[in-house]
Amino acid sequence: MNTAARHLILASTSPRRRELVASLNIPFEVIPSLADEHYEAAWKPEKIVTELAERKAEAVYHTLEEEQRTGIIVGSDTIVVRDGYILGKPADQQEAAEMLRSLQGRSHEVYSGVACVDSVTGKSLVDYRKTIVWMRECSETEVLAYAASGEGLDKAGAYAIQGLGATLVAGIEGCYFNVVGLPLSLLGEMLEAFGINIL
Ligand SMILES: Cc1cn([C@H]2C[C@H](O)[C@@H](COP(=O)(O)OP(=O)(O)OP(=O)(O)O)O2)c(=O)[nH]c1=O
Repeated sequence: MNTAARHLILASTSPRRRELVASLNIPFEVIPSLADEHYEAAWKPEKIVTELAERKAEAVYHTLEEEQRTGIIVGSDTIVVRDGYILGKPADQQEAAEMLRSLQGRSHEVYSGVACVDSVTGKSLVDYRKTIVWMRECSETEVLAYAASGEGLDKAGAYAIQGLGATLVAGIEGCYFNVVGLPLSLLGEMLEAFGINIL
């Protein structure tokens, strides 16, 4: 197999993940995944994000015709965890405000799982990264204004560190791109294991 010809298949609907993969400067296509994203309440955060990342990549693998099986499929999943409690995407503006109130003035963790599946061999790798995020104290006016901006509505934890939400973040420990939804250094390490050297 000529590894120089390998490309990535991003199993995601997320525009953020698409932008991050585009920054790697290697050929890729996007095939959104229709994987089941339910998980067991008892699962630990790392189990949730690795399992869902794997499901997203595997679901795309199974939709590919034999002749389409050339690339490395990449699936990813991101959750926000506060005191062991999982925060997914808010259902509406009101829930977004509730999430922000619960996150302000303290730290929480963001977990992203990444799964790579070689569509030629079926070999897969899965791993995750955790980033600690400190959100500054926010007034009720700020919480309501940010929730009303709509920026956090399709984001785990109801904020976007890469947008206006950056003004709420006092600091982080760990990979920034992990918070945005795809830890690029982890992805680079995993791709290397498949013979793709990004640098
Ligand atoms: C905390 C945080 C999350 N997010 C995003 C990353 C993810 O896109 C989203 C979490 O939802 P996910 O279910 O991980 O991903 P998705 O539904 O957007 O895309 P797909 O499953 O098709 O790959 O929240 C940000 O963009 N910025 C942030 O600061």
